[in-house]
Amino acid sequence: MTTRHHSLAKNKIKFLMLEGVHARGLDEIRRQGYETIATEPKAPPPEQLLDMVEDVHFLGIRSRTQVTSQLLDRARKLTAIGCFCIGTDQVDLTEARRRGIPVFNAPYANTRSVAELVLAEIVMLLRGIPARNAAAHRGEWLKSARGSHEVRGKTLGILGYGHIGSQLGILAEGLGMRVIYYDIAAKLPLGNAEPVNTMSDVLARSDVVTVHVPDTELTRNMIDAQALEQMQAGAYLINAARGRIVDIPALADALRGGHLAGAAIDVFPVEPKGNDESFESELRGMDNVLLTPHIGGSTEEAQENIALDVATKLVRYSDNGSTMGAVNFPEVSLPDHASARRIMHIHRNEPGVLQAVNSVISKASVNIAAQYLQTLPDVGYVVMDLETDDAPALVRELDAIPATLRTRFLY
Ligand SMILES: NC(=O)c1ccc[n+]([C@@H]2O[C@H](COP(=O)([O-])OP(=O)(O)OC[C@H]3O[C@@H](n4cnc5c(N)ncnc54)[C@H](O)[C@@H]3O)[C@@H](O)[C@H]2O)c1
Ligand SMILES: O=C(O)CC[C@@H](O)C(=O)O
Repeated sequence: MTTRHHSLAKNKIKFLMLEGVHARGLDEIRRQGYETIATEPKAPPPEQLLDMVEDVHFLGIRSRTQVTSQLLDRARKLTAIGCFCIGTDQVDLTEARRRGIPVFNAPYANTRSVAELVLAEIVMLLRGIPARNAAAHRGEWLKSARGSHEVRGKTLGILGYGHIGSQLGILAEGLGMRVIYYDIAAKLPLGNAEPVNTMSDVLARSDVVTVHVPDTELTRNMIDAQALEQMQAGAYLINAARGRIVDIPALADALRGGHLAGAAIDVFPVEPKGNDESFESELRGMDNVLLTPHIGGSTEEAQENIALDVATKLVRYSDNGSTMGAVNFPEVSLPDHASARRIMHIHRNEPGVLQAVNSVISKASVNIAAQYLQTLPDVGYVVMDLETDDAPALVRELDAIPATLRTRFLY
């Protein structure tokens, strides 16, 4: 892999922001002195994107743009990626790290929006609103209490008790629901939520099961035919996490067969790339299913907060080198570098590499005002504040170290 340094004037640093990143993020980047910001309202087709990223330094995406190793190979100047959302499964995080590219996201900025939507869906499903609404649009009048229930006293089963799951649990308790959850990690139960030992316990005990896990190898098709069978007859399923977690044909069968009373699905294994593409799903046309176009986190409040959060992280990495909040990278929190030159060296974490870095500095008789280091098993990140007038010469020597992935310096 070739190495390069990115010690560029701000007006030469290029941002490409896709999928309609909120204007607040673009304003923030401009406010910090960056001028070259290209924007796209949607995720470009993969082939087109390969050409678009060639000279881009900072890439901003949401959930639809796939950042593959092929794209990373083409994006030879790419310095960091901002996911303007929570999920980062659309990015090959390991390949990005191996190329020295940190990936940032907004881990909490739309949590509340998702929790509020799911709470509303629980009420809607238990009252049979999706079917009654569809019937009324067809001119039918389904005035009946049959199959309609209060949520008070019902059991909500949460799979994945992270930021969204735990926030939702508190809101649901406010409506009088009993909350149980299953998580692979030990989590502090909030309110009266009860942790249970297995996913099967949640499936068997809940009136409503809601999924809030990330998309991982473990969670793909986690809700399959077998899991659906374990749910109580007449229960409801909600998925506002990721589309590949629920086996949609199996869910359609469970709904058609009447085992489940209804579902609310916000995310799908294949989603349209933009609002002008048609949405295909086996669930279309089912009156007892609430279908929403991946809008769990799509509120004005959330999009603005996300944009500011991720834009700030990208700018901070560019201006200061801080990787705090990176999801795939050694995290280094850095103070401002007042008078010294700051050199940032990203390397494969191999024996002897730090010694080689320090030897470059000591041979040049440069005083190190401060040094910061964090490593992951495969990649290390060292930041040095140096009292030197010739940072470019040092960068050239650091680039020559075989384990170097990339080096940049700041004035
Ligand atoms: N629909 C939307 O618009 C929308 C918006 C925001 C987030 N999301 C998605 O919601 C999901 C959850 O977000 P979050 O912020 O709560 O994430 P989080 O990381 O805070 O919580 C996820 C939880 O799932 C647990 N988990 C992981 N694998 C598990 C497994 N196999 N079984 C049980 N638990 C498991 C983790 O330990 C963690 O506690 C993510 O997939 C995210 O992409 C969707
Ligand atoms: O805005 C999006 O595209 C995705 C939102 C949501 O799924 C997330 O992961 O934050």
